[in-house]
Amino acid sequence: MSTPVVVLDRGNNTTCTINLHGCTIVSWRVNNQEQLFVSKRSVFDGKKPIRGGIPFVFPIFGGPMGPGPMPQHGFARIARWSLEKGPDRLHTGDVEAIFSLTESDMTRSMWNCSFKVSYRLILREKELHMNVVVFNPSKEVPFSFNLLFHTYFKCPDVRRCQVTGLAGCTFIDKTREPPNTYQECRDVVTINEWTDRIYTHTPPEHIITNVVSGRKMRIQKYNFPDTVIWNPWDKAKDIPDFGDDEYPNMICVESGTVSNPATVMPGGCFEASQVLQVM
Ligand SMILES: O=P(O)(O)OC[C@H]1O[C@@H](O)[C@H](O)[C@@H](O)[C@@H]1O
Repeated sequence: MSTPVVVLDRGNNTTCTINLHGCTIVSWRVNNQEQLFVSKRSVFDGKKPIRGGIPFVFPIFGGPMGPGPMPQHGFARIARWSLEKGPDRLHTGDVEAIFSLTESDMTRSMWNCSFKVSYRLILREKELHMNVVVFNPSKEVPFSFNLLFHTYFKCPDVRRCQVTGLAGCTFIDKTREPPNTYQECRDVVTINEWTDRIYTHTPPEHIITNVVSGRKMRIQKYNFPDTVIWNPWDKAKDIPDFGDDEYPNMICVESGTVSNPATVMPGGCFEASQVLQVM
């Protein structure tokens, strides 16, 4: 069963398509150029996470903590979200939509918390603005969570991409067994092998070179302390919904709060944003 999509259309072949399954951004086109990678093997069955685009990771990042049915990277990317508002055209010509996810029997069976996530997207001429608010409606109980925009950028050859803004940052290398912590000594990060790293306390801006059409992509983030860099390389063959030969065409640079969970007090909220800009 395929789930409905919402399309933000700014004109001039600039669009953003959101699948309500996981509120996954499955396409972002700027002047008809697709900016996001979605695997040709991705399954759209309304059950599995969509492989590519921008899945919404919440309330855990990585494997489940302790026993229970919580899946890898949490339930938000496999939950059915609601369209709360829009798409509306703003006076600037930009297009806005707001999506939401609140607790349900399904989420409570995995995470016994009352919550509301509000996810606002604004499509600009060359930018995609993503703003998230996590609200805790409880009168007594705080909760903690991870949240991450698992962004798959499309690129002609990942070996030619450079990622700025990581020099000097501490990272957890998840390809090591057990995962180990190092410091990045390169000015720019390049990818030539299986890469799975959580860079912590990263600066608010990264630039990725040589994405679609040889252009650069600017990532700006607010209140997201971490940046995950992931490319499965030859491990792609172990991922059923990822083509064996597709890894050169994607780079995941993911803004989030993952190394330390964020906590929201009763009646309080957490807010964070990411802005993607084609340069
Ligand atoms: O296959 P999934 O669940 O979508 O995860 C993909 C990757 O997501 C990355 O963010 C993680 O750091 C990796 O460890 C993980 O393999």
